[in-house]
Amino acid sequence: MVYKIVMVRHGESAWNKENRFCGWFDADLSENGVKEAHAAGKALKEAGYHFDVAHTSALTRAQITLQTILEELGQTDIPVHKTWRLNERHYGGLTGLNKTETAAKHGEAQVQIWRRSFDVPPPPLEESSEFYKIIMDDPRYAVEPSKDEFPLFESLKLTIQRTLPYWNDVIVPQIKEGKSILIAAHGNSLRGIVKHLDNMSEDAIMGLNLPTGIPFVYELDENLKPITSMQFLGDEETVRKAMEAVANQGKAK
Ligand SMILES: O=C(O)[C@@H](CO)OP(=O)(O)O
Repeated sequence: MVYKIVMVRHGESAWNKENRFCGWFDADLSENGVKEAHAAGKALKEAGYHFDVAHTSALTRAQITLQTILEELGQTDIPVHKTWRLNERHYGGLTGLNKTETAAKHGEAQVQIWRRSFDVPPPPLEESSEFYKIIMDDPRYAVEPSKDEFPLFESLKLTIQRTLPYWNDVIVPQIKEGKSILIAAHGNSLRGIVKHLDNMSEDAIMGLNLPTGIPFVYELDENLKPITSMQFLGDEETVRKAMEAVANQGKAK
């Protein structure tokens, strides 16, 4: 083994709890999500992790998860880089909608396509949406993304197109310098990185649902090819159930 990198999806958010499409809406962590972030930090501490640098998105739920983990580790003094490129995929016109209600209205198959297909995007966020200005005028995006890059919707494919340059240009050089790295991000931005690392097919990535708040580790060789993929710091049964729960969020019930 040459390199090791740890990633974690943020703890449960208030909108995960309400089962709403969230995307770029800046939902807070739920009470349970805060607990998950503490548990993630404790698990990493118990496993003896020490990080040199951390990366997170522009969104509060990922930043608070990271902060909580670093507090548990006693490592709040490491450099933390925040970037929109690690944001959740932009859920466009689905932002704010309840996933169960959307499945009841449009069918589970359509919701599954919107949630997990590789390249079918959700409908765009319309100017008339109550979330349009909240997201577009958010001062955290004052510098970037540029007007041209600012999405109104994203498929997983489009998400990968803006996440991978950050992985390649910023994270990979740090990995090669031997830095110990923690990434706290989102279900779909991390699915993009996982797809890239494991060279997963468009079909295979559709079946992957990442649980909230459970860190996972990659061990990479000198060419950054995985020696071990996605090893969760949690027992298998808990992880399996948490993944299944995420998959089931799109059911009509
Ligand atoms: O709503 C979202 O932004 C994401 C993650 O919470 O949902 P999904 O799992 O449906 O891609």
